[in-house]
Amino acid sequence: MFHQLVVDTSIRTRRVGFKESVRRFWPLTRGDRRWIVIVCLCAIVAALAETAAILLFAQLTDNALQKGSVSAFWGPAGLWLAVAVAGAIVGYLGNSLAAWTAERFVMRLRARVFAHLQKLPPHFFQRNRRGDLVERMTGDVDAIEQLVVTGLVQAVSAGFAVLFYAGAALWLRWDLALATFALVPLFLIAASRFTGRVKEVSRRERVADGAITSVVEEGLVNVVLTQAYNRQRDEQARLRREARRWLRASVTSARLNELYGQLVEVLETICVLAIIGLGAWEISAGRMSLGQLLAFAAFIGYLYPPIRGLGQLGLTVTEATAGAERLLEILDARPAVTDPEPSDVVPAPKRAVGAVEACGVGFRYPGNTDEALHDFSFSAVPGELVCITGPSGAGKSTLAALLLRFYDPDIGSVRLDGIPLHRLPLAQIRSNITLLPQETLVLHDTVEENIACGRDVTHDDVVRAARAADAHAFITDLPDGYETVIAPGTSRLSGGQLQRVAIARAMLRNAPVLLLDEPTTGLDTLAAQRILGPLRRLAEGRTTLVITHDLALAADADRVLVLDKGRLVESGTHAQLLAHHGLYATLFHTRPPHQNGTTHPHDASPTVSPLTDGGRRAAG
Ligand SMILES: Nc1ncnc2c1ncn2[C@@H]1O[C@H](COP(=O)(O)OP(=O)(O)OP(=O)(O)O)[C@@H](O)[C@H]1O
Repeated sequence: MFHQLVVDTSIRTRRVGFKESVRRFWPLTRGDRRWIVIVCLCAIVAALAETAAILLFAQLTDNALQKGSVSAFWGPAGLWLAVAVAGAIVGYLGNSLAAWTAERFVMRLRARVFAHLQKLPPHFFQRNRRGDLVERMTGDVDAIEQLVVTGLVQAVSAGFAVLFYAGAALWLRWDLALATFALVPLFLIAASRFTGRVKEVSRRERVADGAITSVVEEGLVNVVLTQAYNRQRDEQARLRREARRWLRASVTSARLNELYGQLVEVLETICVLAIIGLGAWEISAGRMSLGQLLAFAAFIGYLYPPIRGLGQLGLTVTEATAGAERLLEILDARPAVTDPEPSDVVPAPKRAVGAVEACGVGFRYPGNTDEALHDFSFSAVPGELVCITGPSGAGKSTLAALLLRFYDPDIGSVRLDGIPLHRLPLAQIRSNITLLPQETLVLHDTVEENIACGRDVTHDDVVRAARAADAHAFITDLPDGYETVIAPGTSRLSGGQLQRVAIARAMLRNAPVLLLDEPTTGLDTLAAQRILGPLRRLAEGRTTLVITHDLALAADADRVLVLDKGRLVESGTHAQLLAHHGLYATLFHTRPPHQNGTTHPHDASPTVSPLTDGGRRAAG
């Protein structure tokens, strides 16, 4: 059903600046802001402790070391130790709290993006590679954390460290300090020179990361096909191509960071040499003590790491905004449908009766010029089985998507019990319609949980449903019976068995409307036959819509709707449509022989149809 790969523009890409990134993600720190403030305070106290330690060191040099006085040692030494211990405790608490806050932010951001992804319409996932989306959910989410929480804490910490060390250096010798500060702009120029380049490279690196995850993910999903078609080399070449792109970006990024680091070190050396030169001159002129010079040199030395840190932070932030761009692209993708405003909701019983109706529906997919459905109307009531058929691309799956309200029609309306779907809560619509897709949804869990699917039911309920779906026997043959764990892509169960698990799940769900999407496709004749009985029981008393190319199923329907190019071209019973000699008759006579258990086109008639069950018609 929702399987077409639509070649179209992928997620909207737009450049996002630093301010916008922070503005969009800062609200996610709500609830943790007081912790962020405490972390910043800890960082400030740690910088203060460092400043006090250096001043105490100067005092020790001048009073204890130079004068050789042991009595002058104890006071400042004790104080220094106390300051160091206090600094260590505050540093430990602050850093631990920072890690906790940062991880909570990551958790919250990931949950938010994931929740948003789950609201997006099917075409979004057809147009974007899964691997790339996974990369955004992991790598890019981490990058944003660097921007918002860690970045902020580092900026505050480095900012205050610079302030304290510079203040202390000025206090010791303002003239020397100013002479050294004159070199600071060199650091800023170096940082700004690198920023633009780093952003571009980071953007390329993140895109390449996404592409690699996509190739690996697709390779794993299609591994059987790859082996069957001997495509291993092609797949490896695909990975190599993406990996090369990543390598280039990644090496360039590392090279730029390294170049920046080395440049800053040379600048630092220039500054230190300048201080030693000036200091030697000052000491020889008797204007400065050795303790003062050492403390001064220490302050200037301590000043560089935070200044360098601020520059580096600029680069980190730049890299992070590339990640922010990619996450905002997801967050800005709008869901095709949303829940109605409470005032627009039409009150209706939780469980609908099940009458389904489409009135003059017209619909075109976002970005498409052609209508997928045009002026389409039909209705079905409980107990009725309506088969929807037609050539490929006729609009059958689109109708299913509209019934489940993945999209709203552009014109006309789709109704459940006479209420337009856009006036019912989404959860209510979907709890009243059971979709049985071609590929069974498998949860990585026990068979029992796969049938219960989160519903509050007893083991007996599950067994009853499994029996009705003809699944009990093969489930009890599994090594751990109902407790056997199965996973998506499992080979423990065949396609037909999985379909029966899905039917058992649908039995428990007990929704009044049943939407079957090609229920027999992919199954061999025998497997297809085996699910017909359970399907028949499932359809009993419900409004059943079957989307199918398998006209053996159509033969059994109360009514067949034939779609072509988005229009309803024929409607009637199998016999009426055959007699009409229109599109249905052509499709019927040109279908492959032996299709899903029917022997010859002309053998099929309403009396030998596979889904026919007198009891089921009682309500129809
Ligand atoms: N996500 C999408 N984005 C854009 N166009 C789409 C999308 N899905 C389907 N279409 C287009 O809408 C039209 C109807 O498609 P639909 O999938 O409903 O046909 P179908 O009858 O179910 O086909 P099939 O039997 O092959 O599954 C087609 O022209 C198709 O290309």
